[in-house]
Amino acid sequence: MKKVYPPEENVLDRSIRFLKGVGPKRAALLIKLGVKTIEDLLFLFPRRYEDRRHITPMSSIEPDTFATLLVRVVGVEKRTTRKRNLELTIATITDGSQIAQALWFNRKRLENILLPGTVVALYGKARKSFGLLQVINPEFEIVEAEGSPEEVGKIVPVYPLTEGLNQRWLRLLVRQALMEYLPYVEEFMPPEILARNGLPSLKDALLGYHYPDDERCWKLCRKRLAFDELFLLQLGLAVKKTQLKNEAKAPRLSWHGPLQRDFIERCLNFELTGAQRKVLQEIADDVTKDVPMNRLLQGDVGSGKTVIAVAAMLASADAGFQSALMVPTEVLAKQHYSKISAWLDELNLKATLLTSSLTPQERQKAYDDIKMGKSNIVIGTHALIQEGVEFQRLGLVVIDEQHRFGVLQRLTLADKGKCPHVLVMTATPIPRTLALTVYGDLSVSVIDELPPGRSPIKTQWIRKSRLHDLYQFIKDRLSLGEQAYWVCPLIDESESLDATSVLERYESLCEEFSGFKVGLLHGRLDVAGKYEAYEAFVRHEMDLLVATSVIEVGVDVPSASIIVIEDAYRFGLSQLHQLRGRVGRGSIKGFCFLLGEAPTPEAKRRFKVLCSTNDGFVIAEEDLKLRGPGAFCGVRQHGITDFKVADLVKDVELLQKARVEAQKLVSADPMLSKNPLLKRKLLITLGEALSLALTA
Ligand SMILES: Nc1ncnc2c1ncn2[C@@H]1O[C@H](COP(=O)(O)OP(=O)(O)OP(=O)(O)O)[C@@H](O)[C@H]1O
Repeated sequence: MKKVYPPEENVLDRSIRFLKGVGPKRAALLIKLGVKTIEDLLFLFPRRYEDRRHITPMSSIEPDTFATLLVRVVGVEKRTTRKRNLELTIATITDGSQIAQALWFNRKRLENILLPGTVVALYGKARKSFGLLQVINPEFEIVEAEGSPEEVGKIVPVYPLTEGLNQRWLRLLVRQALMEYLPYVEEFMPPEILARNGLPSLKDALLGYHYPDDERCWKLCRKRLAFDELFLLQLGLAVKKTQLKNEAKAPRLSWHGPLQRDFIERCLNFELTGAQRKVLQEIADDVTKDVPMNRLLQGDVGSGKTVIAVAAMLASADAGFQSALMVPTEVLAKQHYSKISAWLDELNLKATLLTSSLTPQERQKAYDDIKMGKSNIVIGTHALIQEGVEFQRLGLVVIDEQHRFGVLQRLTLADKGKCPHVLVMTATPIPRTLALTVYGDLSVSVIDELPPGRSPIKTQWIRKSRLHDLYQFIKDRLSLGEQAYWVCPLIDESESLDATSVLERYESLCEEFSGFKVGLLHGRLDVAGKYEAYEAFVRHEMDLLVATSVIEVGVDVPSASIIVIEDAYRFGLSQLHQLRGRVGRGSIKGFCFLLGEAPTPEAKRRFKVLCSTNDGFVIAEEDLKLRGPGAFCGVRQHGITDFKVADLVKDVELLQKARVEAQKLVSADPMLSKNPLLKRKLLITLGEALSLALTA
């Protein structure tokens, strides 16, 4: 009999202990699968399905295949195998055409269930033993005279399991939950969104995703459930964005002010590219309003993002505000500092460097300058977000290489000003899908053009047997006054047996390139040592720099034309692209050599992609496909790409639809007050982060 629940109680929040057959032991096992409530169980989705729609006559069963049989039990006996002391239950079965056996190991009391004459449906793997057909450890179901059989003739879900639970029991439990509780599932999606996107109701989608009639039905149900995941996230982001727009007032910066103009016209010895001008205009449109900018600037390696950042920071200075530039490494902070402070000197402005390797006195001086408003632009690593750093008037924050900082860090830095504009720059282009998902609250600008005169970098994969040809090639180029990087994955030999260490390679290259100046740069040098090596290379006091991947981000030496990446298989695709981007940054043609074996098919694929394209966006999409969104730029930590159904690679189109719908809905109903069920669902799904935005 159906239970009746009081209306105020959310029935689906009830513990799974409310279901028949779930005691404390099984409840504890279900928790391991993330299932605590009835709702969790309804949303525990199959990891695959078994197609049992076709009942196979025994006469046409092929050995070693899975089959569904409908049979009558003739008799059952129990045996203990002598060899391994297993308890064996053997049922003799027939489908009317011939006799076969069903075998189970260590299954208690089967003989009490499989009484002679019982009709059962079996599903399992068949084999032939001495000419006799056998089905081993099949799943079975008693086919009762009245009522339809549960799983015969159906596509049957296969759920994730944990030790101590069996598939059939879990399947029956989910079925029980569907039968009893599906009526309580509330539709939270506005009907017009369902209609516009051709989506089924949530009830139908849940039922059909657990027990699809056919593939078409499954696809449709999957589409609804994936849409929900993508839509709720986009909705959350849209709500937050609207709230930011409404509440916080950011400083209005001046565009085309004297400092910015002087910088572009006097300090730069080149014309901005069309793409750079377009992006600057997009930034101008944002920062001249009092709504805080939240913009992601994507541009391939060497596309000229730094110049954009500086021009934007000068717009801040023109309006009397300070700016902060946060970068991921000290070497990069110093590099930017030396470049930017040279420009600022010309403009009579002050840049301040803030990294964790400053002496206490230096740090205090930097803090004072920042607090008193003496520094116009502060450049630093994560030291910038530490306590003690106080800005007098922070107008703009630029964060380089966003995905190395967490979203949290981004917010902390923004907190240092009243409500500064934020520009996030990334050199590893984030695939569209991921950018929309993870940074859905950011507007996106793209620099899709390289400065003129760059020819594409030529990339080649070579084996170590051809090392001497490579040496010769490099020597020829170095003799022309060019420079080269040689990158190894490890610092010393002890770290691994099969990869060449930077120290070992440095020694052999010093010998090989005795007529040239060879330098060494790795992560274990102290910051001063690292920077010294890097500076010497910039000043061309070094021809060949042997380094670990510390040079990966942002290092900018236009006369470097060759990069050799040894044991390249140890690097990820995006990282290889970043490394390759260290060359070909000026008018000299760049060469990249991927040196060594490709021990796995995946490594081979990476090399192939790199050799065939220089387009960072194509590479990033490919990287996402190869590694999945979790590994790609470590976004998993944000926990928002952990979808159960949606797939960021396959569901791009759906994501875009979900985004459009979410934005439309929020602009019509910013607090979701006309959609209380949706609001509740959103708060449950995205939790704390949104509660303030929606309750304010
Ligand atoms: N419009 C331009 N014309 C010519 N050279 C340019 C132009 N814009 C930038 N450059 C030069 O190109 C090089 C790369 O620029 P920049 O360092 O700003 O690129 P980036 O996008 O920050 O690169 P990465 O992501 O690799 O750090 C620099 O030497 C810079 O001075």
